[in-house]
This record gives sequence, structure tokens and C-alpha cells, in this order.
Amino acid sequence: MLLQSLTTLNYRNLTPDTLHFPAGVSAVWGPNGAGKTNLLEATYLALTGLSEVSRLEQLVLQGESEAYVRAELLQGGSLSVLEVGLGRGRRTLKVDGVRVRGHELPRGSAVWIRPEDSDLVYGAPGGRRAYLDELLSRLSARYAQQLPRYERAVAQRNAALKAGEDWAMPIWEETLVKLGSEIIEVRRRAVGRLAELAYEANAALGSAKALRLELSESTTPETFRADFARRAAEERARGSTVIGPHRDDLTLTLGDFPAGDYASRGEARTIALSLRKAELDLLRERFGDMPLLLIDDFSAELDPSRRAFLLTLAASVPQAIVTGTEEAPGAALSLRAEAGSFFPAPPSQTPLPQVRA
Ligand SMILES: Nc1ncnc2c1ncn2[C@@H]1O[C@H](COP(=O)(O)OP(=O)(O)OP(=O)(O)O)[C@@H](O)[C@H]1O
Repeated sequence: MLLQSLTTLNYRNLTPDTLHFPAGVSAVWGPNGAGKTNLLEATYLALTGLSEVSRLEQLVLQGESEAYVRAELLQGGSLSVLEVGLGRGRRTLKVDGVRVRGHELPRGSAVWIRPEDSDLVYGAPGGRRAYLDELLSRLSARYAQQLPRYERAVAQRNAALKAGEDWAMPIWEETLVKLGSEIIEVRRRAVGRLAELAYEANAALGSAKALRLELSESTTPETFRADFARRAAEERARGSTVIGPHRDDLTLTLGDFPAGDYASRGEARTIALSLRKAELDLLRERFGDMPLLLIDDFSAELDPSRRAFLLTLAASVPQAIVTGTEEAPGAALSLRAEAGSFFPAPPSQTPLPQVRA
């Protein structure tokens, strides 16, 4: 999978332009606020249709009403044109000029490693669920369709609980048991493999403590109906559905302790990197093609072994874009970022740091 070019128009602070990317590492470097993260965000959006902002308008250049990103992606010998239009709170996706829905985009096309990934370790369960759901929605088109259906059904059941509509409960419960059980089964299967890959990555990063990933489930397909009956009074009192995959967590244990409560900041960073590396491996296993790797701010990584791991990982995949306030070593293309524009510069000859395999 190779990104050939990226075009942006009215995207945050990026100057409208088309950038061409070679195979190997592209280093994008420059001062804070120059637009390096915005470039990775636009690339990730164009390739996956995904964005984490709460309001899509945030992505549009202030003062404008619409933005556009376009990627040319070489995949299995053929070129696809992926387009995302943003405007009036709506996102329009096209592949080769034809309107598509999110789950119809090439789903294994990019992985984005960011400094704020440590929030996956320290943050609330919702962040880890979002990580897992985003990954599973990319691995399975069916999951991508069933998850929003399940979430809508939860919202509708919550409304019925608040309105005291007891007569509607059997109908909503039947829907939730059916959709929710399917979601739990997919999560169980995927987390088994994800846990193995994250364990390996954590060890490769030099951690002496074992990393364990497990699903913490508020109910199971086997007990879903009985749990609804058992928690009925509590759910009516709270006016919300307290069991189901929307309440579950992906628990992270480092050595003998829950990582969120006990991991040091460096350990949390290593765990977060392990989760992203596991995501990269899982997407490659599923789709048979290595995703484009986007690494945001490698220069924020002060620990020498994690920094070497990141740079070696970037050099090991067919294509990576690595941003930083300094230039990533070993780059095939060097782009200096300045006020939303990117200027080609001769790549420096700094060698990659050594890391054990
Ligand atoms: N919708 C928008 N319209 C115009 N400018 C925006 C918009 N959204 C963000 N920006 C600007 O983009 C800049 C941030 O760019 P970005 O986060 O990509 O910087 P960066 O180069 O990654 O910096 P750092 O090294 O600090 O991470 C900020 O100056 C911000 O004000």
C-alpha cells in the first residue's frame, strides 16, 4: 500500500497543495504549530474516513464553510482515488468518483501513532473501547455496521427506560441481546490475537514486565437475558442500560498491576506504542498489505529505546510519514513545515539509531 499523493483544500491551517510521497520514510519537520499534525490527520482522514474531532467544522479552515482532502493510493498494483469532502457538519466520501459509506473504504490503509496515545492507558474505559471498536470496524465490515445499530438501540432503550415504557422493554432487550452478543463474540476473537501481538511488541520495546490485555465484560452472550432481569430495578432507577458491550473495558495489566493505576509515564508510553504496533500487525494479517504508518512527533519521544523502536519501525514498513521538530533520520523525502506549507529539503544523512529486533 503506497500513498502517492495528498491534496488538501481549506483543511485547518494547511496551504492548499498537492504533496507527492515516495516509498520509504518521509520526514516532515518544523516548529510547533506549523501544521505537521494537521497533515497526518488529513492523510488519516483521506485514507480511512476517520477523525477524532467532536465537530467536523473544526477541520475546516476558519472563515470557510467547506474543506476537501484527496489521496491517490496504490494498492495491489492499481491506483485508487479517495476523496473526503467536509461541510455543514457532513462528511462525504468517494472512491474513484463514486459516493461510498465509511465501511466501503480500504480499511487496512493506515495506522497513526500519536503522543496522546498514552491516554489509552490512563484514560477512562471509553477511550479503550473507542480504540477497539475503531480497529474492529476496520477488520470487519459487519462489525462496522452492527456497532452503530447497537448504539442506537441502547439510546432508544434508555429513552424508553426514562419514559417508564415497560411494555417496550422485551423488544429492546431482544435487539440488544442479538446485536450485543455478536459484538462481544467478535471482540473476544480479536482481543485474543491483539493480546499476543501487544505482548510481543511490549517485550520487543525492552519492557521487563509482561503486558496482558483482556476484555472486562459487564455481561456475556450466555447471561445477557438473565442479567437484564437481575438489574431491572437498577436500570429503571437510573434510566440507563447498565450492561452490554457499551459498558465493557479493555483492561491492561503490566506485570501484576492494572496499568492505568500503577504504570509509570514511560511504561504507559511503551504500552500505548505496543497497542499501535499490534494494530499495525493485525491489519496487515487481515488484509495482507502493510498499512501506511503515520508517526506524529517522534521527537517528543525522549527515551532512546522507544525512539529507536519508532524509527526502526518506520524504516521497516513500505511507507511511513514521520513528523517532529527535528528531521527523522534515514528519510527518502524531507519536507520542512512552515505555517501550513511544506518545502522539500535535501534529506540529512544521519544514520538510524540501533535497536534490537
Ligand atoms: N480549523 C482551523 N483553521 C485554521 N487554523 C487551524 C484550524 N485548526 C487548527 N489550526 C491551526 O493549526 C495549527 C496547529 O497545527 P498542528 O497541530 O498541525 O501543528 P504541529 O506542527 O503538529 O505542531 P506541534 O509540533 O506543536 O505538534 C495551530 O496554529 C492551529 O491554530
